[in-house]
Amino acid sequence: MLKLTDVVVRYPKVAEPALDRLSLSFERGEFVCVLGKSGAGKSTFVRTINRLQPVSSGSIHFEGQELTTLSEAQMRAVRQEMVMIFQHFHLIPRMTAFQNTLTGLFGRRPALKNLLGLFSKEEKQRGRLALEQVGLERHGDRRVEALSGGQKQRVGIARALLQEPKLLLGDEPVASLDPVTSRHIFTLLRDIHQKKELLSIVNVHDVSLAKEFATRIIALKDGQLLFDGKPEELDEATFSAIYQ
Ligand SMILES: Nc1ncnc2c1ncn2[C@@H]1O[C@H](COP(=O)(O)OP(=O)(O)OP(=O)(O)O)[C@@H](O)[C@H]1O
Repeated sequence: MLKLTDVVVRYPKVAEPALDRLSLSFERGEFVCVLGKSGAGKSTFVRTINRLQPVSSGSIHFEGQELTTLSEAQMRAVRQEMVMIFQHFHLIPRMTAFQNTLTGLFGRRPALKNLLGLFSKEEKQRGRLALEQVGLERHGDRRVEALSGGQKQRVGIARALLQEPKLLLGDEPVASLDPVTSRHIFTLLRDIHQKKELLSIVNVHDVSLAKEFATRIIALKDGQLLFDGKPEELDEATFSAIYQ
């Protein structure tokens, strides 16, 4: 479903590549957690997949399509199939949870309708259902600036649900949340992942979350692949190598 071949990413004026000849394949249904110490390249990795970060060389195939050579307009269409959940939520603070959720539909609708905030009965119903799925049915009318961090991330997930993606990317989605809330968010992500049969690739600092929720763990070090395997294969020696 997703295949990276010899992907190199360099930032301007930085000698060492942030991603160094990464080759990886992923299939639908995998819940992949990406580990690595700070600066290892985790964020660059997930941002490269949806081309928020351009590649310096190498190729990325998604559903049989080579992404690195697509125009921005073509890429916008591909991004309908991909969704990103962010550490800092990327919501519109003054809008309600319901309004933020409905923005998940924007990519598939005419810009003018989005601008005017015109939604059909069916679209609104889908928005309410998405909020219900993340447990926020009673908070739809609240502005997101008044919600807790965990609730904000649930709105982020409801918005992602409306987009109906095939690929879910997470760039440290629980880094701003306490351990209990983090676990709730991961549980929710896994439920949705399974129900919708997604490919999910999520960066996470907390190794215990990765071990509990991932079907596959990859670890990066200095932009290179250090480990790729099942959670139970991540032993002490590998753990030390990742974080030393
Ligand atoms: N915009 C940028 N300009 C220059 N260098 C960058 C930029 N963004 C990241 N880097 C560098 O690329 C490397 C990988 O960074 P990246 O943010 O992908 O790591 P990370 O594993 O996500 O780290 P963290 O866990 O701290 O978020 C680091 O050396 C970082 O300093």
